[in-house]
Amino acid sequence: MITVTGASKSYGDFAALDDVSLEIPAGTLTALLGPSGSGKSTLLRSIAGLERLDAGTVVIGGRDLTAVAPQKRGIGFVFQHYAAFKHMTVRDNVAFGLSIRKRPKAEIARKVDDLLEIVGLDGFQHRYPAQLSGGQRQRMALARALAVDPEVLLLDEPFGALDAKVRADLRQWLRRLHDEVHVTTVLVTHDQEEALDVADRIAVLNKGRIEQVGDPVSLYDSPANDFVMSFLGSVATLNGVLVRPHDIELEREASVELVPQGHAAPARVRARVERIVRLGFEVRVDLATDPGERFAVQMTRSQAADLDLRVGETVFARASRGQDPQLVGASAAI
Ligand SMILES: Nc1ncnc2c1ncn2[C@@H]1O[C@H](COP(=O)(O)OP(=O)(O)OP(=O)(O)O)[C@@H](O)[C@H]1O
Repeated sequence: MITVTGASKSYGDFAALDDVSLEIPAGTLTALLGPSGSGKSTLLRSIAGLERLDAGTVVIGGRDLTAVAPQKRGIGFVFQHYAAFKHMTVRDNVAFGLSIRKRPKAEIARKVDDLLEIVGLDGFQHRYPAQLSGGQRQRMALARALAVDPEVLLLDEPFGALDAKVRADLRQWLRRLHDEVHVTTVLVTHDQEEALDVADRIAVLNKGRIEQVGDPVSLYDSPANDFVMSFLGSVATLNGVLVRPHDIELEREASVELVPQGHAAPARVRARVERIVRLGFEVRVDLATDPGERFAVQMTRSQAADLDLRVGETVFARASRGQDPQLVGASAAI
């Protein structure tokens, strides 16, 4: 378990971290997610001891490490641009931490072989870093960080410099690696898809503070506020309320619905179909209201086929779930 309590860090009069408290359970893969400048790296570097906090504590596995040097914290760290030793082979790079700890040669050889297999680089041990792809280099960096059996693995946008396809592959790979190795891992990312895809838990940061912590499903389905909702996926504004594009239903007619006494009828918004876009198996319908408010609705191809919408026609949109408690109450009562 990593426990950060009351962490604050300022650069001049700018507060990069403002009284942040966070618990990271042992064995989890936790993502620190937020826009650029929200303080993710500062928090990660503070856990690593690479940044000195103005106030607050960092406790890992029950030990208060706030004043302990980075190399004595039992952490492995991987940066976006990993600085490999260029003159050393992949094997020697991975073995580095074990060699300087003077571990027996046979133990080093066995461990490095195991790690290279885990990260999918067996067969590459005699290459030099310049002879690896960007993705392979980052995997080597992970193997090197894991070699010394860290209590905690800290990853700062480790796939940030790679192209989208390689990134997507590597995050699947990281998830599988984590399921195999189980080391408590903290991943900094500004990519909500990456966080939702790999993490057990996500802490959303904004302006040096934590907005919400939770598992991906609860954050996506029950965001604590508009910032978290917008940051975790696309949103539409319907009658001034934020709604996910696939949580909006379209109807041809403004149907009359049974509403329990004392509840207002759920709001429907009249809108014109501006554009219908096929995105693989999904369909996005772009709409505009009379006052000129634009929003998009996402649906499956079969829903779109059932509706058989035409550009230019008028439809009625309403939130189908979640965002309007009166609406939820009404549908539950029917
Ligand atoms: N050494 C420094 N000196 C001055 N300001 C700094 C320093 N390090 C970070 N900052 C500022 O602190 C804020 C938080 O930086 P941090 O790197 O933690 O953000 P981040 O969320 O990781 O962003 P990014 O995704 O862009 O890396 C930023 O506004 C940054 O400019």
